[in-house]
Amino acid sequence: MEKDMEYYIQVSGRIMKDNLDKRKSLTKKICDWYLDQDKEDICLIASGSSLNAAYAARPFLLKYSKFDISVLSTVEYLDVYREREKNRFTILISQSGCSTNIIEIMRGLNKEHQPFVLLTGNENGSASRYTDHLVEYGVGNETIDYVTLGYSTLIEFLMLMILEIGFQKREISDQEYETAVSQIRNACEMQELCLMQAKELVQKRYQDLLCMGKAILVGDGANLATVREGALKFQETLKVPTVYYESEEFIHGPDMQLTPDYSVFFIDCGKTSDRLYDIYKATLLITEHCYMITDQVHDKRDGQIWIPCRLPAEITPLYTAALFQYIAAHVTKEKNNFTCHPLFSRMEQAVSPKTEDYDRIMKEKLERSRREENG
Ligand SMILES: N[C@@H]1[C@@H](O)[C@H](O)[C@@H](COP(=O)(O)O)O[C@@H]1O
Repeated sequence: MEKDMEYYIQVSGRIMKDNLDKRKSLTKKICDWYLDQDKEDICLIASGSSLNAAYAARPFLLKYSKFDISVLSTVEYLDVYREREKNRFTILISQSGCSTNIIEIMRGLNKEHQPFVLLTGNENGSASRYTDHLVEYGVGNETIDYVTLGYSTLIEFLMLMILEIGFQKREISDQEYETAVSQIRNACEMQELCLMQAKELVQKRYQDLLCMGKAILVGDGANLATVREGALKFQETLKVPTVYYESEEFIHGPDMQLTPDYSVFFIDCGKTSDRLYDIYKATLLITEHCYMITDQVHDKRDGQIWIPCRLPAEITPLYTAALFQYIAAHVTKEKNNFTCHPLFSRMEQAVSPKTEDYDRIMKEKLERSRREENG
C-alpha cells in the first residue's frame, strides 16, 4: 500500500497497540526527567494537530494526575501566559520539529536558562538543534504533512506518560492503572472499527461527501478537540470551510445559518445523556447531510457509525478522529483536490509556519521510508 494519508490512518490502531505494549520504555525518558526535578504542574505548548492532540488528551491527563496541566498555543504562551507558566514542567510539542513558533519559544527558554522537553515525531527536525532533552513519541516516520498517525499516537503518548508518572509516584493504584490500560487497548480496537465503518459510510454517501461545500462539526469535552482537528483536516485537504462547536454552543446561534446544503457531523461518544442525540435529530429537520459517531443504541439511521463499546469520554478521542481523517484523506484523493489555489504559494512564501529546510527534511523522511521498505 502506498504510504499516503490513508495508509497512516489504516496503521494507526496497530501502532497505538504496539506503543501501549511498550509504554514503559516509550515514556521512560520523559518520566525520568519529570520525576528528577521539583516542578509538579505541566505546561504543554504546541500548534496545529499537535495542539489539538494535547487538548484531546487533557481531560484524561487531569483525571489521572494530582497536579495541574495547561495546554497552550504558541501564541498564547508568547503573548499572554509566559510569566505565569514559568514554574511548570514545560513540554514543547512539534511532530515535524520544524515549526518556527516552537523554535522561537525554544530559543527564548534557552536564553533564560529555563529547562524544557521537546516532544517530536522527527529527531532530525530543525528544532532538535536547540535541545538535548528530546523525546520521539512513537509515531515513527510519518512522511505526509497532513498528519493523522501522529495525531493519534501523540494523544496516546500523553495519556501513557501521565499514567506512568502517577503509577511511579504511587498516586494511581494498580487497579486504576490496569483499568486505564485496558480501556486504551479497547479504544485502539475501536479506532480500527471506526475506520472500517467510515469506509462503508463514505461508500454509501459518496456523492453527498463529494459535494460537501460547508461543514459544521459538533463534539463535547475531549471530543471538542476531535472536531477542532477534524475542521483543520477538512480545511487543509478538502478545502471546505468548516467550523466546530460544542453541542450546546451549536444551538446557541451557529445553527441559525443552517440550510439543506450544510453537512453536520456529531460525536456522541462517552455521553451520559441523550441531549446531543436530540440536537442531531433536530438538525436533520433542516439538512439530511447529517453524520454521527455514537456509542449508544439510538435509531441506527443512515449516516451513523455505531461503536459497540462504551468507554469513558476522556478515552474516546483515541478513535473518534478516524472518521474525519478518513473523509479528508479519501474524498480529497477522489476529488484530486490536494493542490491549493495558485495564489496560496505567494502567501506561503510571504509567511510560513515551517522552517526553510522543511521541504528538504520531508524529502529525507520520504527517502528514509523508501530505504526501510527496500530492506
Ligand atoms: N499541515 C500540517 C498540519 O496538519 C499539522 O497540524 C502541523 C503540525 O505542526 P507540528 O509539526 O509543529 O506539530 O503541521 C503542518 O502545518
